Order: sequence, then structure tokens, then C-alpha cells
Amino acid sequence: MTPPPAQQNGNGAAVESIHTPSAYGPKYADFLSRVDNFSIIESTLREGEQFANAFFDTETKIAIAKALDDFGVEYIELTSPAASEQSRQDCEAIAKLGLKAKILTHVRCHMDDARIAVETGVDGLDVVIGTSSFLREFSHGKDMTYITKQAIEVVNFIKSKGLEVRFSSEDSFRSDLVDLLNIYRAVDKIGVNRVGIADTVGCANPRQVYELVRTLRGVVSCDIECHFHDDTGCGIANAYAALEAGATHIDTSVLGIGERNGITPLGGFCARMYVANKEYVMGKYKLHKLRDIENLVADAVQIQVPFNNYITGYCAFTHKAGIHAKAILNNPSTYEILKPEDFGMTRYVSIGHRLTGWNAVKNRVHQLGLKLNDDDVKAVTAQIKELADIRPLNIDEVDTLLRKFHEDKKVGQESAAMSADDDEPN
Ligand SMILES: CC(=O)SCCNC(=O)CCNC(=O)[C@H](O)C(C)(C)COP(=O)(O)OP(=O)(O)OC[C@H]1O[C@@H](n2cnc3c(N)ncnc32)[C@H](O)[C@@H]1OP(=O)(O)O
Ligand SMILES: O=C(O)CCC(=O)C(=O)O
Ligand SMILES: [Zn+2]
Repeated sequence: MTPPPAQQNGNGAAVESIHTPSAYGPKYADFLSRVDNFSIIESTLREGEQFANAFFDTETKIAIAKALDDFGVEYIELTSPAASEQSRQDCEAIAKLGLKAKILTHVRCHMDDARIAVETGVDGLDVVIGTSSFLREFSHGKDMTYITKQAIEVVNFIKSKGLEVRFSSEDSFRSDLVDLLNIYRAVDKIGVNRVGIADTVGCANPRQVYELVRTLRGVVSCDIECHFHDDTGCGIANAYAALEAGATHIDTSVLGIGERNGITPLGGFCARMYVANKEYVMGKYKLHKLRDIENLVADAVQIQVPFNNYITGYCAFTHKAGIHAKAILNNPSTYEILKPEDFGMTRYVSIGHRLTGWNAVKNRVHQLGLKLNDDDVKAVTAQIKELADIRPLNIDEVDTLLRKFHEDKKVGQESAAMSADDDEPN
């Protein structure tokens, strides 16, 4: 059951939509905020390949790349060509597709990886190295002086090939702030296109993100990319806080797939940004294609789209409780911040359960073209509740009940009319 969005409230008065561009955007003008002007670096084909179930053959990678390009993401990031021979060939194949999105590949901060990557035909390289004491000690074993020297060599090399280059510190939030600012300053000085902050372990909260990005914004003049893992559920909120503080690029993956439980999901990020500035987001991205892209990726990695997924989860636009249903039917903005039709989705008001109310049932009665007055609808609602106290009813069962109630009423009226005729004196 998908009632049309009401344009009027219950009294017939015009309702002002709350879906205005920035009703839930920044409250005051902030000249550094990039909430209204950001780019997505879509990393399903890099971070997403690090998801436990992921194996993308070339054909699947191409299908995902084309779908993301059509959706409108600005960048598509691919697994390092140093990972395997097939990964290298896939970089070449996707770089050759001539997509609108820029194609990046993601490499360690090492000349060997950079040399392989620049030959693949991609538009740019995302270079990364761990800067936290954990990673310096237990991953690559290099100190900050070595890392800085290596970063400058690799960035200069990539620039000399005319490619876009980003330098990122892995595990940024557990790195020393002075170390971080020093290395970012050094690569900014030699003309890196972007620096990246990565919450590799998902430990950061929005306030910490805001503070680090805001500090960095005052130190470098290049763009700032951010990458947030979702281990503690802050992936989307952190991305938003980063943009508020002046970050320019956000990493996403479809359904959030990535190492462990993944990163900022593309769909959830779009939902958040739509609420901040609907016109901007709808102007850039084909939001109605989200569901197809998610299904494509879910099939490829053999998972179901979660029931509570942002926008496309099966109950994302289902309203159940009677109080909600009544208000939604009068004006969807009462309980919806996202308009389902903007995402190619439909609203559903569920009535076959004991939390329903007569207003929701009345709406169904009208949809079925049945003529029942308010007292009738209240009576049949009581019947639905009584039955639904035993088990929920599906919509066919509800419809059968409503039709039977209507039929019984008609029969009752007809027999009453006939006996009235019989009683009339001849
Ligand atoms: C947080 C992230 O998600 S970062 C991106 C992660 N992506 C990947 O790992 C891509 C897939 N990886 C691979 O295919 C492989 O790990 C390769 C090809 C990159 C390296 O493989 P191997 O040479 O067999 O090394 P292995 O994976 O065991 O260890 C990582 C090596 O990279 C080094 N390293 C780790 N991070 C970096 C870095 N950012 N920059 C330079 N070197 C690094 C480590 O010191 C280690 O070197 P070692 O061979 O001297 O021990
Ligand atoms: O390159 C980056 O910025 C991020 C790398 C990564 O996946 C991470 O640190 O979690
Ligand atoms: Zn990551």
C-alpha cells in the first residue's frame, strides 16, 4: 500500500515541506565548511575488495565501475596493481573504459609500487603509509624521518608522470599530531593534490574528527580526503564532521564493505548529505540508482542488503504504529526526513498488526474503494486488532476482512430495507 504523499494537513491547510535545501545543514555560515561542495572517492573496488567475502573478477569490477560512474561519483579507487598480476590488468582495463569518474589506484608509499601503478593508465595514485606508533613498530618498521623522505620521493615521482597524487597517513587518529602536521606540511609544500586522514581502526568520534581536520585545514593548502572505518558506528557521522571542518573528499564503499565491518557506506553518506543539502546531492548523484548498485555489489559478494540499510533496507520507508501512520498519511514529512520517491523507493503503511489505528485502516478502505463510515472503520479496526493479537495479518488477509465487513454491512442494509418494505402497510 503506497498512499500518495499528502500535500495538505488534516485540516486541508497547505503544509510547508521540511525538505528544504538546508533545513538540517549547517545552522550558520561557515566559510570552511564543505558540506555543500565535496567529492566522493568510491572505494568499493579497493577497500571493498578487502571485505571478507569479496572476490571481484574483471567483468564484475567493470560492471561495478560503470554503475558507480553512472551514479555520478567523482572518483573510483582500485586495488593496488602490486597486489597481483590480475589486479594490475584490471587497473589497466578500468582506466581504459573512458569513464567520467577519475580512476585512482591505492599503493603503499614505496617506489616499487608507484612505478607499477603509474604505468597502468590511471588518473592518479592514492599513496598511504602508517604513521601511528603501532604501525611504525609492527607494520613497516620505519621512523618519521624515513617516512617523510620516502613520501617526498614517491610524491615527486608521481607528479613527474603528470598524475594526480594523494598522500595519506594510515591510522591518523593514533598518530602523534606534530608528526602528522609535519609530514602533511612537507608533501603540501611539494604540490601534492590531496592529503588524507584515515581512521583505520574506527576509533575516532565526530568531535575528534572535526578538531583534526580543522587543525589540518589551517596547515595545508591542498585538498583533504578522509577515510573512516565503522567499527564503532561513526563512519557516516565522522564523514559529515570532516566536511563541516573543511575536508573536501570522502571515501565510501557500496554497503560500506571493507576490512572488518567496513567504512562509510555510499548510501548512508548520500542520505546524510541529502538531508544537509538536497538540491546539491540530487544534482550530482543519480540517487534512484542506489538500489541497483547495492544489489549488484551484494550479489557479487554474496550478502543480503541489511533490513535496516539506509534508504534501501526493506523497511526504510515502512510506517507501522497507528500514531505514525495517521500523521504520515496527512503529511509524510511528519515522520520522514528522506523522500522515498527521490531514491526511487516507495512508502508503505503497514496495517495488519495490533499497533494499527483506524486512520491507517480508513486509508486502506478508501484505496479499496469500499464505502464505510468512521464508526464502521473503527469497528473493523477492532476486529483487525483482535485477530492480530494472535498473529500479524498479511495485507491479503486484511483486505479480505475489510471486504467481508463491507459486504456484511451491505447485506445488513439490504435486508433492513427489505423488512422495512415488508412492514409498510399495503
Ligand atoms: C589500511 C589499508 O587498508 S592499507 C591497504 C591495504 N591493501 C593491501 O594490503 C593490498 C593488498 N596487499 C597485497 O597484495 C600485499 O600485502 C602486498 C603486495 C602489498 C605486499 O605483499 P608482501 O610483499 O608479500 O608483504 P606483506 O603483505 O606480507 O607485508 C606488507 C609489507 O609491506 C610493508 N608496508 C606496509 N605498509 C606499507 C606502506 N604503507 N608503505 C610501504 N611499505 C609498507 C611492510 O613492511 C611489509 O614489508 P616486508 O615485506 O618488508 O615485511
Ligand atoms: O589510504 C587511506 O587513506 C586509507 C587506507 C585505509 O584503508 C585505512 O587506513 O583504513
Ligand atoms: Zn580502510
